[in-house]
Order: sequence, then C-alpha cells, then structure tokens
Amino acid sequence: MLTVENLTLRYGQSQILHGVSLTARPGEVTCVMGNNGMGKTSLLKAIAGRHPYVDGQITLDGAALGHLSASRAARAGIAYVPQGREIFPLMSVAENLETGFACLPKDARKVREDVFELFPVLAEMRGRRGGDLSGGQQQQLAIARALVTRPRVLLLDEPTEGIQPNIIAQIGEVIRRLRAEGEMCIVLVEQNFDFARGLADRYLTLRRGVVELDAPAVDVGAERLLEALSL
Ligand SMILES: Nc1ncnc2c1ncn2[C@@H]1O[C@H](COP(=O)(O)OP(=O)(O)OP(=O)(O)O)[C@@H](O)[C@H]1O
Repeated sequence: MLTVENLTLRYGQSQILHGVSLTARPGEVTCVMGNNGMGKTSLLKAIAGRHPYVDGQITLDGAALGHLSASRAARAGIAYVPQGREIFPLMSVAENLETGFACLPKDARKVREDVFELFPVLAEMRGRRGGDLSGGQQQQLAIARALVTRPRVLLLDEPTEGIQPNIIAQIGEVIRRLRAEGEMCIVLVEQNFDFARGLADRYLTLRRGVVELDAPAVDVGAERLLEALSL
C-alpha cells in the first residue's frame, strides 16, 4: 500500500500542496481529480521523486521512502507515466521500452511478453520510431514503458488527454486488467469524468492544493463528485 501523509510542496515561494494525504491500495484505482492547476501533477511528481517535497511522508508497504531521486523511486517500485507521454521520438518502440528498465540491474533488463500482450499494437510496431506512432499509440507506449519493471505503484497523469475514443477504451481495459491482478497500487490523475467514474475505486479531489474529498467510489455519487470539482 502507498500512503502519502501531510505532503507540502513548493515551487520557489509558491506553496502548491498544503498537507495532502492519500492512500492507494493494491488492486485498486485511486483517482485524483481536480481542475487545472490544483496540484495533481505536483502530487504525482513528489511521489515519483521528480520534485522535492518540503514536508510530509511517503510510505510504501509500511517502509518510509524518504526524499528519493527519480531513479531511486523507480527502483523502489514506483513507475510514472507523465502527462504528455514524453516518449523518445527518434528511438524505436523497443528502445523506448528499454529505457523503462534503466533503473534495474543488468540481468533483469528484459521486456517481458506480457507487456506486448497488454498492448499488441506495440509488438507489431516494435521496430518503428516512437515519433511515427499516433498520439494514442504513444500513450500506450508510455504506459508500457512504465510497466516493464513490474512496478508496485503505477502513477498515470491524464492518460486520456487528447486521445481518440477507441484507444481510451483500450487503455481503460489495460488498467482494469492490471487492477484485477490485485498487486499494483494504481493512482490515476484524470479530468475525463466518465473515464474516471468507470475506473475509480477511490476518489481524492484537490482544490488549490488541499484535499477536498477523499472517499471510496461507492460512497460518492456523480453529484457529490461534481460538487467537489466545482470551482
Ligand atoms: N515548475 C513549476 N514552477 C512553478 N510553478 C509551477 C510549476 N509547475 C506547476 N506550477 C504551478 O503549480 C500549480 C499546480 O500545478 P500542477 O501541474 O500540479 O496542477 P494540475 O492540477 O496537475 O494541473 P493540470 O491539470 O493543468 O495539469 C499551478 O499553479 C502551476 O502553475
């Protein structure tokens, strides 16, 4: 289980997160929602070791992680799929996937076939350049790259942004399959209301860096969620 307690984060003088706490359990999708600029990406970056936090604690399966660098967070089992995908356009699909396991020891560096089972299109396009893929395929590549280490925590930042509906459906199916395996804590930042509602086991909403709502999805109707997301 991933827990974040009382996290405070700043960019220079601006305080962005004000004591944010979150719990993400294995086999569940914890959906982080909020309008633009409320601090969702900053929260994921802090968990992934991409931006330092000032105060608070991040714990994975009871062990405090401390202030980790991005590579140490990856080694600890935290995988991050950034908003905007950040795949390498001039590298092949296979090479892009290989960048995902740079944090692992040499003998563990192999892309397992189950990644291609989740994303058959990537198997077909293994030798193609990342930049030749459609936006939706690049998003699938970014998720697959995060999965090559078999992480314990998967952080997804707006995976449906700018993606066509049939690929959104495929990404939803992959998240459901990963959840059904019951081992991964999935934290999904999402502004696509229907996609989030179809997947969330738990909601955490942010308003200007403060938690507005933190509850199991079964206890949160659409109206309550919309109210928590209103400006
Ligand atoms: N590198 C940075 N330097 C300074 N301010 C930043 C930086 N990154 C983000 N911010 C500011 O921090 C606040 C929270 O941004 P963040 O990206 O975490 O929000 P978000 O909820 O993910 O928004 P969005 O949905 O637009 O991605 C915003 O006011 C943003 O302008």
